[in-house]
Amino acid sequence: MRSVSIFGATGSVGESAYDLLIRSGGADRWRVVALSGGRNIARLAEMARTLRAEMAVTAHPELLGDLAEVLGGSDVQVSAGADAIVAAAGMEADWTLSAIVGAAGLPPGLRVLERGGTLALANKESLVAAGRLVMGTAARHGARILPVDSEHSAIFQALGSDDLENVENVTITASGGAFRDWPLDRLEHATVDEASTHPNWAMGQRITIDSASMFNKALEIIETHEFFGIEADRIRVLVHPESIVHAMVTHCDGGSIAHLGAPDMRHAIGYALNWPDRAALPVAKLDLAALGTLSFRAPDETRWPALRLAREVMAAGGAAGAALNGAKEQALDDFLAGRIRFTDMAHAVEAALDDLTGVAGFTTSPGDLATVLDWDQRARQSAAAWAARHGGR
Ligand SMILES: NC(=O)C1=CN([C@@H]2O[C@H](COP(=O)(O)OP(=O)(O)OC[C@H]3O[C@@H](n4cnc5c(N)ncnc54)[C@H](OP(=O)(O)O)[C@@H]3O)[C@@H](O)[C@H]2O)C=CC1
Ligand SMILES: CC(=O)[C@@H](O)[C@H](O)COP(=O)(O)O
Ligand SMILES: [Mn+2]
Repeated sequence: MRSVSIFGATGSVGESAYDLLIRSGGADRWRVVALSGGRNIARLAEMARTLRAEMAVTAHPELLGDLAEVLGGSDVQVSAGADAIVAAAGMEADWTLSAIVGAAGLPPGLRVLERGGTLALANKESLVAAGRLVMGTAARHGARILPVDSEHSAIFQALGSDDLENVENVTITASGGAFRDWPLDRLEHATVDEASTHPNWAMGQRITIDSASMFNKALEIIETHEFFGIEADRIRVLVHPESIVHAMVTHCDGGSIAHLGAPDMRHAIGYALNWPDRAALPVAKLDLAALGTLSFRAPDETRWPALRLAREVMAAGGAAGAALNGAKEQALDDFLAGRIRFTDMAHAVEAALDDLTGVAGFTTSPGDLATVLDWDQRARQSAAAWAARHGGR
């Protein structure tokens, strides 16, 4: 029986993974080692009971009593807190899904790699904040990372066993998010509700807003660079409103291999779960005749300054990825709390990067988790300070 763990089980990606496990035999087919969640205790408990998980962990120590109560009478062990999540990640499992949102996903992901496990990685923030550390840890411990972000799963599938040397460039697509066609002067007045609607994908609120600001694609450019080891100038972004083509690999001979599929994360998760085999998945098959037209256009960096920031961060290297991610998470918190406007998020992130550029150590890639988290904190403070100065305008 294969054993699996899911970190971030109660989220959008976690729910998709749960659905795949249930549809493919549930507890009779899979030995579920650990499931983690945050505030959604009722759902975490329900999943743990149904899948007969060995361990259920909430990120919030004050909710441990609630979790223990709901799981009373079951064999599921319970624990709580960030350290407990890392401890659960240290429990042997054949396959572990990293689907916590934000930099909080980094420590458990690293723990899986340190035990030489297979990490199916949805948490792109890990690679943005700590690409060198994550990839180095995997290499040192003989661990495997399988990409789950849809574009990166698509590149992985399109590449197959091809040699990167023969690849001229890779293209990741962007839907353009909620404000793709809004007049530019309306953007600054965009509300949280308006930014929280995605044209094609059903996802958690944070990544949905990141899609609207294009910070999601900014993170994904860096994720591509760190995971595949492709130079920044060989990574392209194409706006593709239909979200059917997820990525494309263009070879030196002029041929391009694109990956197409319905916008449903169960494909990328299921691909990673079954890798290196393929299995039937409950995903709608494409009907290109019915779709008729697929459209593409170049991204506009005036509308989406996040794309420029990603390029600057890759050029800077060192701790710039950790700073970008930390500042972006803080700016998103500030937007969600109504402290800054939608368009201010990019200003706050840029200000944080400017503040930290030139600080001793910034040009060095963080070699350990503590250093990553230190730059993450500094960037959050800097972005928060920008919001305090400029918010409420
Ligand atoms: N959603 C998607 O389709 C895609 C997502 N991704 C990436 O996957 C990750 C998850 O995204 P998504 O599923 O949308 O996110 P959600 O917000 O839907 O879910 C996040 C999960 O993480 C838990 N969580 C939140 N904060 C913490 C914390 N501080 N510590 C531990 N656990 C926490 C939540 O618990 P609870 O809800 O119980 O509070 C929930 O289980 C992100 O990195 C995202 O960028 C990548 C590609 C596609
Ligand atoms: C499903 C997935 O991988 C998301 O990251 C998706 O790419 C978001 O859509 P955008 O193209 O709008 O960023
Ligand atoms: Mn993606």
